[in-house]
Amino acid sequence: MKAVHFGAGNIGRGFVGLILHDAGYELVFADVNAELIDALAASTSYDVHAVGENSSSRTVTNYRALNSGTDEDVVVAEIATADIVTTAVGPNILKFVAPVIARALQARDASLPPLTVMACENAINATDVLKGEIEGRLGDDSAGALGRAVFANTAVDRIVPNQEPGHGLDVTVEDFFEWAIEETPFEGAPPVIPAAHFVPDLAPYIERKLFTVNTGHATVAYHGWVEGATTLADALSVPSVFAEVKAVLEETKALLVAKHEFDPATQEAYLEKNLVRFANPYLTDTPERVGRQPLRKISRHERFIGPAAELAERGLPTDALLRAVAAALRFDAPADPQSAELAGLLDTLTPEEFTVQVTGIEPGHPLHDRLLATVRAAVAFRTPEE
Ligand SMILES: NC(=O)c1ccc[n+]([C@@H]2O[C@H](COP(=O)([O-])OP(=O)(O)OC[C@H]3O[C@@H](n4cnc5c(N)ncnc54)[C@H](O)[C@@H]3O)[C@@H](O)[C@H]2O)c1
Ligand SMILES: O=P(O)(O)OC[C@@H](O)[C@@H](O)[C@H](O)[C@H](O)CO
Repeated sequence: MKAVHFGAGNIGRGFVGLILHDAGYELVFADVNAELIDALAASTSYDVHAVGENSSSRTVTNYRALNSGTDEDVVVAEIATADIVTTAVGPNILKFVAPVIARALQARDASLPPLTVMACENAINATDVLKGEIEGRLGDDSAGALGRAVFANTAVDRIVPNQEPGHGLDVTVEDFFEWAIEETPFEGAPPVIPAAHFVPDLAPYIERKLFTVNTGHATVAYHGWVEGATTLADALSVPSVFAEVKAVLEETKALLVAKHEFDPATQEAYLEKNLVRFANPYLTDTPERVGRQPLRKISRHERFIGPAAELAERGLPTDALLRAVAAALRFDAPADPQSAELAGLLDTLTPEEFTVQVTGIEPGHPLHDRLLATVRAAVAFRTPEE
């Protein structure tokens, strides 16, 4: 069995690669980071150290590494004969890997079993997005080539911070992990991945994950950033930040319970568990990483505006989510290009334009006026009166 994985970064090596290796796949990592790919290609193993209450280490072997930027033809040939292709490159990068997968599907022998395609990104239905990009590249040839693949949406959960400089290829991750994969596309023959959890309907899983783990995580990062915290654990130790995160998670809990009929006590236990995960004393994570790409994070179907819009439509409270958005609008990490872009948009667009263009919330939506007030306050904060 062979799996090609795009994105040999934190989650690629520390989660997807590890799980596919443990499932018995020969791995081919594809990445555009030449230094990383050269290091992987020159090695025969790396270790994944899971830290927390149940620490353990695993060694990943039986992999190869290819530069998908410079060796696209070789990557295409590998995918054409693979069983699985996965991505963990970031939702905005899917459009760049899609052409490579499209070419591989055109080259794939129709007698082979279909290629399983799964985007392991933090986004609702990321695989559908990838499929749409592939379809766009295939054009008139799409029906035949798409028929050589099975596309399944997934929800992946494991906190993998940026690794310390000089850490090499080894990855330190939290001990918890969860991988939920929708099972219906496989028509009764899912791929062999014993550690994954195949579910009939992914929506409750991905929304519970994105609107609890990622909404809470980003809330710690943005309020923590405003407080000057340099680690997630430090941020969460600030009482006001902890109170904001708890309040945000109570709001998203109300949505998840109402929409997916989760048991309130079970959801409360889930959010409490996440508060513990965010403060994992064995793992050093930063507001810069967790808050990265603030424009993505405040977009229409993401971790703040997604649940806030649905809560507002149901007449339920969104105050803490809007305070988290207010904190996100103050995120100005120097190494994050979207921080500068965010500041530029706040300075050049009117608050009305910013609200519609960046968050996708139109006038007339029940969230609109309070969100607009949040944006106006952020603009006023940036331009104090003389
Ligand atoms: N780190 C986590 O805790 C975590 C957990 C769950 C999901 N995720 C999701 O996984 C994805 C990756 O996150 P990460 O933390 O591993 O980021 P990362 O930056 O560590 O890794 C991303 C990798 O993708 C590579 N890449 C960029 N463009 C590429 C291209 N065109 N082709 C091939 N490779 C390319 C980069 O060089 C990098 O090695 C994101 O969608 C993220 O939301 C991350
Ligand atoms: O990867 P992002 O930028 O969507 O979100 C940052 C973190 O919240 C995220 O990477 C978490 O660590 C991860 O989603 C945990 O499963």
